[in-house]
Amino acid sequence: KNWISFSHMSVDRSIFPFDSWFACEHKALKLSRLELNDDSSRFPQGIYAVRETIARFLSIARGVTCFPEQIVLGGGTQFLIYLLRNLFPENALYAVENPGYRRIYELLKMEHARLQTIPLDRKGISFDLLKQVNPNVVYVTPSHQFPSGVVMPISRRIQLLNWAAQKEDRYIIEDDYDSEFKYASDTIPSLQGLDSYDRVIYFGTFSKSLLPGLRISYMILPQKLLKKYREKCSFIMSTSNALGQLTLKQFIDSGEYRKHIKHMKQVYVERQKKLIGELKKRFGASIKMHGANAGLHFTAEFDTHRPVDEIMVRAAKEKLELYNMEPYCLDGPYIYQKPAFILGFANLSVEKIEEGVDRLYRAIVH
Ligand SMILES: Cc1ncc(COP(=O)(O)O)c(/C=N/[C@@H](CCC(=O)O)COc2ccccc2)c1O
Repeated sequence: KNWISFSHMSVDRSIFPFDSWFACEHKALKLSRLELNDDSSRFPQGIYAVRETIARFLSIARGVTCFPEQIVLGGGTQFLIYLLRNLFPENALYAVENPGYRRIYELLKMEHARLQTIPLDRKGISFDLLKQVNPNVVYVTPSHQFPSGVVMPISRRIQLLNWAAQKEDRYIIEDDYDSEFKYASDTIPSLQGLDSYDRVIYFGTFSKSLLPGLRISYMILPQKLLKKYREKCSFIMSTSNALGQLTLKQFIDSGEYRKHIKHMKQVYVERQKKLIGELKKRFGASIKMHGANAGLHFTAEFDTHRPVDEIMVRAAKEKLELYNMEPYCLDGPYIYQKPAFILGFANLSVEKIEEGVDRLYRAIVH
């Protein structure tokens, strides 16, 4: 039997519009012969015309207000965080959510940044604990907290923004990852769009809405940090390849991107509904699901005495690709009372859902 994947890290290539992508690439090559070989394409912040398109798209889709000059394109969120760190004082204190995105946590640790994790409550990062830790820079994923799936309500967003505005050297990194896929609540405006004190550094990526291999991510710097960036980092050349940037521009400008997101949403909503239905049918009251209001995964805790590691072994035997929460508990101890798993459906066709839940049942209950 073939593997079935509950992975939250892969995208379903079968729904990626390769034909229209290639048509945009062809058009980009034809139109942009100039940008491709003059040194503007190595421009540190990415090609200006591409940044114009992204700024326009973000103002409509996310209520983000920025000029193209404030956007820095890069080959991945981690590289941009690495660059950003050079704009803050060496001894700045960073805070990240726990459970949270290990790749940023490990990057900051590798850079010997002063680093503190902050637990979540049901509205996202705990505000009381944030005030206690009192960091200079706090990294949050408000659209669909990674990995728990909590959508940060407006009330918590306002609290964070007011907190950041109280002191000069406070910043919020808003990683708006997963913002394209909202199912329950209508789109909540980005922190960046609500921010009137220039305290939010907005991060976005095309890894989930297009392809992770594309490596086109971006950050939007508030004016003060943009000035510092230009003083300190303008010798660093762009890490995001020009052809990918120019193809992306065509893909967005032609309306293909908006069409693709709409199609992906329909496909994912159907899969998510079917998956949740099957899980409720099989596990009944012994499963508790969280974070299904958005994104391409949600989390589930199971009422079982079987330890996580044993479930992982049994899942592998069932050829079920399954991820638990352990890698995202950043400070070490497993912070879930019961075995908890990330259930992704981006790479799980509707036909395979019933069999997938069957295998999960055999891994956890049998
Ligand atoms: C919180 C968060 N912020 C940003 C990113 C994107 O980083 P970038 O690609 O460098 O811009 C990820 C990627 N998360 C990765 C999974 C989690 C992990 O890495 O363990 C990739 O996620 C997916 C990619 C495609 C389809 C579905 C999921 C992030 O989880």
